[in-house]
Amino acid sequence: MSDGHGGSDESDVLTDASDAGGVDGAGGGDDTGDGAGDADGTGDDAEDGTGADDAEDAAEESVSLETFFDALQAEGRPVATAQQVARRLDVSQSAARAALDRLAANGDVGRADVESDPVVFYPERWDDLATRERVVVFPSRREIVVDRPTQYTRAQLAQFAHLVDTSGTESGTRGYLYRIRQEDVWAAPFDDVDGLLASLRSVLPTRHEHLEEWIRDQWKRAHRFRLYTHEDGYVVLEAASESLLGTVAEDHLADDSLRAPISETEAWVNESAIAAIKRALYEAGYPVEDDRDLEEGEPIDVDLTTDLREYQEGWVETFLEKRSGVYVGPPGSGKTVAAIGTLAAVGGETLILVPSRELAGQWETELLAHTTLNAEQIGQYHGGEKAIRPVTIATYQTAGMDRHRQLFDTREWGLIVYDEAHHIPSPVFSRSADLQAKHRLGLSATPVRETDNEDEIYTLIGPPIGADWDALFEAGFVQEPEVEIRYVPWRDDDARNAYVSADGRERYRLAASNPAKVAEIRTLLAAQPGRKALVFVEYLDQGERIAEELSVPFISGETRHAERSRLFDAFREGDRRVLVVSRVGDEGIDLPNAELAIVASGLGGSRRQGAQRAGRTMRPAGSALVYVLATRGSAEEEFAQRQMRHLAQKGIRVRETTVES
Ligand SMILES: Nc1ncnc2c1ncn2[C@@H]1O[C@H](COP(=O)(O)OP(=O)(O)OP(=O)(O)O)[C@@H](O)[C@H]1O
Repeated sequence: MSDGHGGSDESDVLTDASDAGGVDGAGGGDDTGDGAGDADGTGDDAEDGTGADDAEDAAEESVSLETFFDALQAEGRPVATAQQVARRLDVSQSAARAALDRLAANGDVGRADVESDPVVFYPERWDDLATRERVVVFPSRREIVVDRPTQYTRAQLAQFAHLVDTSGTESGTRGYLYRIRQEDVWAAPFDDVDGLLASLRSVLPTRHEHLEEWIRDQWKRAHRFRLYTHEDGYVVLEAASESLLGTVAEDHLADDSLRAPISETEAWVNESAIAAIKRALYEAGYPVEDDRDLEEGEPIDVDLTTDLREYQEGWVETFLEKRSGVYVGPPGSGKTVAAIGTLAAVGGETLILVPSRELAGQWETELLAHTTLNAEQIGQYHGGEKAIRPVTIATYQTAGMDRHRQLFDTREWGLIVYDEAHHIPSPVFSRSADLQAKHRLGLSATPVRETDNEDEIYTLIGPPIGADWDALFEAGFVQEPEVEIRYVPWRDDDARNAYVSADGRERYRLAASNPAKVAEIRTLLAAQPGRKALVFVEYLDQGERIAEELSVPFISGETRHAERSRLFDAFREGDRRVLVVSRVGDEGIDLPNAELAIVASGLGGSRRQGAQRAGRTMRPAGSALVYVLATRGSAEEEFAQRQMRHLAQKGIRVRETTVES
């Protein structure tokens, strides 16, 4: 990720400044304190000329159970004296005392007379406080922690902040940690920075000048360079000032990027360098606005026959506005259908790139199911079949080969769709650089990678759209899976000793294929009779052994295409309940009815893999359960936790259980 990259010098200065100002995030309580004085309607007319008694009455009335909670929250303590409440709510002490006595008489508030100290008050029902939203800001870290955020708050935050983590506790409270990164500000969907700041202020308890200043600065950065199509047809790079074009462009762009200046702030661009220019300026901290006229492609006659869901409509709208982007949603969240909706909205010839032949087939089926397109308008282009039609579905593998360059050139594609965008092989990436003049849509369930290709995806394809997974779970379209890490002991001392004395990859393999996992898989399957289950493995021999012990098929990269399809079909139809699957099953193959996933090994892999596996069961139908088996006392424990953290960051709750020997 690009948190600290390139040209963030100015923001660093700001960070230091706010640190020096003593607003350090470490003392969280301090930050909250500021916010709570603003309890509504308190004590406003105390000095009105209508008589002291009236004023006193009004002040007294303004102290309600609700505002008492505000005062406690502001104090950061479970009890408060009348004096503290009075100060927080800006009323006289006698009014506060009278109101609290009244609340105590109603039974809403309890009181304790502490010897030689003033009376303290506390709420009788803490639950009421526990269900309230609480927002804490750490301005210097640009972090916002929200307890029990409302739907409104989450929707606002999702527009300009990144959900880093959610933590569940036994009592069911949930803290959401958001961070505002530069790229979040750059990609925020507002017409101007004031819109963004209004949204920010609507969720934060108080104004944070440094934070706002930093956001303004980032916003400015994102609006300093612009590419547009000149009326004579060539592309122009425009900078906000002469010196910017001079210094930033000169320092960061390759010599042949700009052909010639056409004014003090504009230069004629070498079209073959456009992708490189965008990437270089992004890395320098100046994302480029791309206002070029995009090729629409030959128009196609297509209508949607399925109604998009509201959030899908939102994705498509954002896409059309930005003309490029990546739909980021968990498996089953309707990215494919939203992409088909986008295709219909763009209405131009479309090239869809997918990682496997199976997916090409599924795309064709989905296109036929959700649009008025007929089979003659859709072509598949891969090892098995090579038809270029108005809507063409090709595999990355074929599209990446030099001898298939014609695929990109024979038609005026108006839209290019990259399915499983985190999977794009580099030859296709470099070819995509030549395709900058099209609408580009990526789809990804898991944009996080161990390598930092995320930037590459977002600069070459477009900004993420729809990354607020939690809201999706809440809307009920995707089921939040239960994820459980089960720590399985070694079968016996011999197995443990073999692990301890091995090293490197062998050690990792021993932990992964701990034979005790087989018994655990059996137990889990037996506990969920009738549920369709996929068991994922890393090693072929382990897969074979588990399959043999359970008397079920094992599907790996070595399984022939036809056989694989046959088994998957049987699984879909419900004729098979359990399949053991090696890595091939991770992506690109649709297993719609999996209700239970058991990850037996593969924990050394990337976070992306963890999310894909867990994601396999995040389907709208059936209940969703994911078990991750990790060998106790091995490096797998840590791997499991790391992978699952990724899920936790997406708002998914993870449980841990230790299996007894
Ligand atoms: N607007 C809609 N109306 C009705 N059904 C929908 C709609 N959107 C999606 N679905 C259905 O929900 C399921 C999942 O949708 P889709 O395949 O688009 O998800 P996805 O995010 O692309 O999943 P994956 O990442 O696994 O490919 C499909 O069965 C699809 O037909």
